[in-house]
Amino acid sequence: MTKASSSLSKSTLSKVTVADHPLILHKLSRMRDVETGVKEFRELAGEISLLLAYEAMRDLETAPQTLSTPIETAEFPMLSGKKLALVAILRAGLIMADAIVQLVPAAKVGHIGLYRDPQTLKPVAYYSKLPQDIAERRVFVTDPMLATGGSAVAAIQTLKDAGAQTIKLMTILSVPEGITAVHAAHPDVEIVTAAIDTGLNDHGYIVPGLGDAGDRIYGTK
Ligand SMILES: O=P(O)(O)OC[C@H]1O[C@H](OP(=O)(O)OP(=O)(O)O)[C@H](O)[C@@H]1O
Ligand SMILES: O=c1cc[nH]c(=O)[nH]1
Ligand SMILES: [Mg+2]
Repeated sequence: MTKASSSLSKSTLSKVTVADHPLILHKLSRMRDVETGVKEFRELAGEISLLLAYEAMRDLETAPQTLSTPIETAEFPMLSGKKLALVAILRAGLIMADAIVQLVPAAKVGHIGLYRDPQTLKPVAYYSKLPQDIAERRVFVTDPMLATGGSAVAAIQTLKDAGAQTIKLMTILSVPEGITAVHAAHPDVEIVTAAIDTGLNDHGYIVPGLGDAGDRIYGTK
């Protein structure tokens, strides 16, 4: 357990998976580096998203299906169970959903537009477009940054109001404050993250963090 995650309760930690694979950690360190430019930052965010999806989707159901290889006919596992939906929290979550949809091309993709007011740090909603059958799908919410947790809590509430029942949150960087806020509001939601950082600075930025993910992905600062 890291110093940061030791502040989380046992029940909260039971809902969090830290995918601290060496490949993910190396790529995340490259993302943190202030010298890393837009092109590489985007590529790294996409690559980490694929690796996080490997972990987040570990418990997808499979069922045996009869198939013939060139050698013989036998039963082989194929994905079964609920269909999938990826829901990106705009803007930054888009880069993650765009990468993950390569792995699960039949997934439907929803978008929830939220930005964090820089003064109050509260999320401001500006857009929502979700698959109509979201209630029947396993939903993976993507956002690289879980800071105060306000944006994730609001996005998950939007999904629940639309009928979603099975929701996982995928983030690249988290802090105990955000994890605690999500768990308090939505104790059923599992979180898969690459790292749990120390905390937040006075402006609500993750420390040590990687800066403003949206700005670094889209080059807007
Ligand atoms: O946990 P919170 O304190 O709510 O902060 C995290 C949110 O902040 C960032 O979005 P931002 O508001 O910068 O919008 P953007 O993606 O459009 O840049 C980030 O992508 C999260 O959505
Ligand atoms: O550190 C942070 C916190 C919120 N949003 C970001 O993009 N970065
Ligand atoms: Mg931003």
